Amino acid sequence: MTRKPLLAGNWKMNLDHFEAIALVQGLAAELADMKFDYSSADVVVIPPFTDIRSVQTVVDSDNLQISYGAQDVSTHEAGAYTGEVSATMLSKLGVSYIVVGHSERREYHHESDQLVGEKARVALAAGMTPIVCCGEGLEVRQAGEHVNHVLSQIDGAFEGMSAEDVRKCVIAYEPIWAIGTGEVATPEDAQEVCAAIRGRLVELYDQTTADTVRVLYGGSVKSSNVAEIMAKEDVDGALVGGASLKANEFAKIANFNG
Ligand SMILES: O=C(CO)COP(=O)(O)O
Repeated sequence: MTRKPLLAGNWKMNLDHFEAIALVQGLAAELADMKFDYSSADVVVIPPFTDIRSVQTVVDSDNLQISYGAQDVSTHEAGAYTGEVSATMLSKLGVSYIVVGHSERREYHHESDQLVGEKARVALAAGMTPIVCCGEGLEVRQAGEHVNHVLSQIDGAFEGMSAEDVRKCVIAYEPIWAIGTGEVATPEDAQEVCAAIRGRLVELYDQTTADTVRVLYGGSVKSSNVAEIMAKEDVDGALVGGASLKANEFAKIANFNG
């Protein structure tokens, strides 16, 4: 079973739409210079909502093979939900991926596993790929409970979802203590949890489902550490924060095999 690597840059709340255009053009140019083979990995940028239309314009007009995503989605279809953005609106802009349940949204917006699951379903229903995030905080890791913690997040987010739908999802394991701290998990730490997630998919669904779903690692990924993390059997890609804001650095991450 070969799963195509996925390297996704989560820009978080950074870059206005002009800066977004420059970064996407810069990324495409860097990848072209490296003679990057787009059949070797999926390259995705995940800008703030306000940048998406501009990113779409660059991708379409320059015929780029870079895909783009959104960092969140409303569970509602339309109506009186001030400040929310619907899946239909995003799909209309050519969005392919939607990050759901990032630890920053779980922490600052009190998102539960159940809500994360609902957002994943809404993304799927609109034809987009949810990137379902999970990951433990430092105390949980120190107590040795990280695998149990992450598996309970997976159980909660995927409750009631069919195998057919789960196969269309991506899962991102992002230990909170490794996000933005410069403290990257070891490749073995990443492998341990990514393998446990895949094992849970076998239990909840079946081997084919588990073999199909891409499981990413996220947390202080850089061009200098991506290759050793990607070498692990159950790690199928990376969700990159800070290092995705520089064209050359993110291009090197995408080209980890080059
Ligand atoms: O949260 C992350 C990506 O979603 C990881 O962020 P950093 O790569 O900046 O640690």
